[in-house]
Amino acid sequence: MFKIQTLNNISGKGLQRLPSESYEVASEVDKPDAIMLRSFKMHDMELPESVVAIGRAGAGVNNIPVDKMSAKGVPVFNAPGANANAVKELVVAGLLMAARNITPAQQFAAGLSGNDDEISKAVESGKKNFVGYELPSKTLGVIGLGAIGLRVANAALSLGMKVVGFDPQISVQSAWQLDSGVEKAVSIDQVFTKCDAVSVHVPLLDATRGLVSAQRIAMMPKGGVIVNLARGGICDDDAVLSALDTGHLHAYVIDFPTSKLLKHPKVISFPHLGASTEEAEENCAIMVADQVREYLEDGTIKNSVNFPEAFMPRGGGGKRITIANANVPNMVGQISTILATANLNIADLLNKSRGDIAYTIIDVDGEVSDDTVVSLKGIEGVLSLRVI
Ligand SMILES: NC(=O)C1=CN([C@@H]2O[C@H](COP(=O)(O)OP(=O)(O)OC[C@H]3O[C@@H](n4cnc5c(N)ncnc54)[C@H](O)[C@@H]3O)[C@@H](O)[C@H]2O)C=CC1
Ligand SMILES: O=C(O)C(=O)COP(=O)(O)O
Repeated sequence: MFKIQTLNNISGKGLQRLPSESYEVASEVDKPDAIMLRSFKMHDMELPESVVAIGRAGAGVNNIPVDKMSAKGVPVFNAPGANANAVKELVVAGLLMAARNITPAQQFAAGLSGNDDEISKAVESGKKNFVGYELPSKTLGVIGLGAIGLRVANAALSLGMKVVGFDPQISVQSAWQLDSGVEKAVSIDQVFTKCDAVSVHVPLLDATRGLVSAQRIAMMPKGGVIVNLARGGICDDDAVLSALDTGHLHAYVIDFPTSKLLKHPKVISFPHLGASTEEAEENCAIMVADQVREYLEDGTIKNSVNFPEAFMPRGGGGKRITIANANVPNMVGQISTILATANLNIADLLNKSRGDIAYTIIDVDGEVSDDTVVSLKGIEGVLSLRVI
């Protein structure tokens, strides 16, 4: 029986992928094998020693101490692209809300009173205060052309906007999917210089913290819009607020409001709603439940943010040993020597690496004794080991 602890609400469609005969899934579990979560902040959490995998039913992993997990040999899985369409749609909504002054206009309409004739008169005289602009007259800058950014860029083009994109590490897959009409900027500064609206779709990292700065906002034409559905911290909120006050910026669309931002009439705040659609929640939960299950049952790795991809079909009737270790020379040599000493024949072996971590799957003909496990764990550099 595998035990999974959930730290957030995970869509039932995903949890159904974990059959109840072999999985116990609950928010309170003693000695869980794996953790599934969404935005729960794990940084201050005491991680049970029993945990061998973390599944983030979403894209961003800044709420998870990934480096700490790597040091323990614990893979962290996420669900790349599974909620990208949901976020893209909310970005489009935000761009339109800003362009057509929808929030103040809606508040004005909702606040009207009187009989129908009076309301009609107030509507016709009041609407001049909410005159907006159309999207094709504007250029959108998209910073980060991953699963979300590329969809935002393509959608904006199809709405008639000009689009400038920037992502020096764009993946081959994203490059294939990006509309050729998206102009490629040579620097982030160029995006701000050229664009009336800028939408950020990068992870929160040291390198992206404060990326939307006072200097860069100043490079934008007057009346600009910033959209941040990525993470709080990527924009310098104080700089944004002062640019809203001077009228240099027209609106700030944010999915991570703070007390300061909430009070400002030109801030369009959402309650971290980007991925909150039934479809996205299901997609993320299914993807991550499948990945965690495959890891628990077979030790295979798909869509981990800290481990290499590793797939080896299971053959024969023996045991599978999986080992995460420091990516240094002679690890496989030491492992095979111990297996040979234990008279265990290696039926199949896969060794993959990513950065500082190497991961080895070994199918052996026969049982693995406790002594062999102790010897393997004793190799300097071994971070974690499982016999499945
Ligand atoms: N509001 C919400 O509910 C959601 C927010 N997000 C946020 O959006 C972020 C992006 O999500 P995805 O597009 O799915 O991730 P992704 O990993 O597919 O794309 C991120 C892209 O950013 C690029 N990038 C990284 N640093 C950069 C930099 N300094 N300048 C330009 N490009 C840079 C990468 O090369 C990559 O192509 C997530 O990390 C998360 O923080 C994601 C999903 C939902
Ligand atoms: O996938 C992401 O990065 C998100 O921000 C979505 O967060 P959530 O799963 O809705 O708590």
